[in-house]
Amino acid sequence: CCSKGYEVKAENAYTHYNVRWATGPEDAKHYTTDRLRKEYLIEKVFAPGEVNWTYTMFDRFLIGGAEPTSTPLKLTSIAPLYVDESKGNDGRNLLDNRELGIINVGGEGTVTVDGKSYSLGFQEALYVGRGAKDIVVASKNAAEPAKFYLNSACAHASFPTKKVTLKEANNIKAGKMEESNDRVIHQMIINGVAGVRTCQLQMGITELKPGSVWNTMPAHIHMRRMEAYFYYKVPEGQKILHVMGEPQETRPIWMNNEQAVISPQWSVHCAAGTSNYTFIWGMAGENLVYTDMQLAPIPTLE
Ligand SMILES: O=C[C@H](O)[C@@H](O)CC(=O)C(=O)O
Ligand SMILES: [Zn+2]
Repeated sequence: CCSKGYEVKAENAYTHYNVRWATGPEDAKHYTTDRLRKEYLIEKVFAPGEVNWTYTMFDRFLIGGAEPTSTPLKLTSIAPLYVDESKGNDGRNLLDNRELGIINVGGEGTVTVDGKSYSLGFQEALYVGRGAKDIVVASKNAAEPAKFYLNSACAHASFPTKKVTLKEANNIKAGKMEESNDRVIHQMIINGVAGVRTCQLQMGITELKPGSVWNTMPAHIHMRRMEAYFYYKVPEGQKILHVMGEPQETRPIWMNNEQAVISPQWSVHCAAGTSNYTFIWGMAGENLVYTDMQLAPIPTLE
């Protein structure tokens, strides 16, 4: 399950991880379909009773999923995050040097942070600040498990843990029906929204209206931030055609429901679906300026 070249210490039997190196556009434009998918696509986010992590070297971002069933799951650290025993314990707790964003895309669940419980329903979010030690996730009903989508970035300050609902979010209407991209961007874990403070992390949900299939159109890149998209509510039998690459060197990645994809700083990240769908975006990098992006106007795309 885990990348070669790392000492794999079994924190517990249910936590798995893989590491992705950072890649550049000069190489990526030569990738085959298979290589492109290996570098950027995250096929397994959720599995019953498991915590799955992908650790990308783009901004040291963690992308993961926790799906507790009958027993709660502890969000532990993973080996590439902590120092050798001889040098102390730094990184032994997942959030020793990090902040975490959680969005539930399954049934009712709870997240308990150092003894304090937060109930998270469908599409509710929780920000967990640096320094939290004990994080346990659980489902209310094992037959309808919670699915906690996870993003984590390095953090140098500790901000309070805070729940954010869709109502409290900054809800922005975007696109239009005539351009097949009528959608609402819910900014949830965003510095200053609903009293949340973050170091690097920004997360939210974008919902497309029926008949609208394009997200993030016109497309953009952001040189100062990486991003990851997680697609869900993709109906059975339907697919997402995610587009990545430099704006004049784009490549398609076909994706299934509940899969994620890494977007490097140099890459556009937009998609069309064979139906409407919803996705979670999460990003980290140099700043917290959501609008700090460079547009890739539609007529210029290649
Ligand atoms: O940098 C911002 C992110 O790519 C998303 O928030 C964009 C998005 O959800 C959309 O336009 O549909
Ligand atoms: Zn973006």
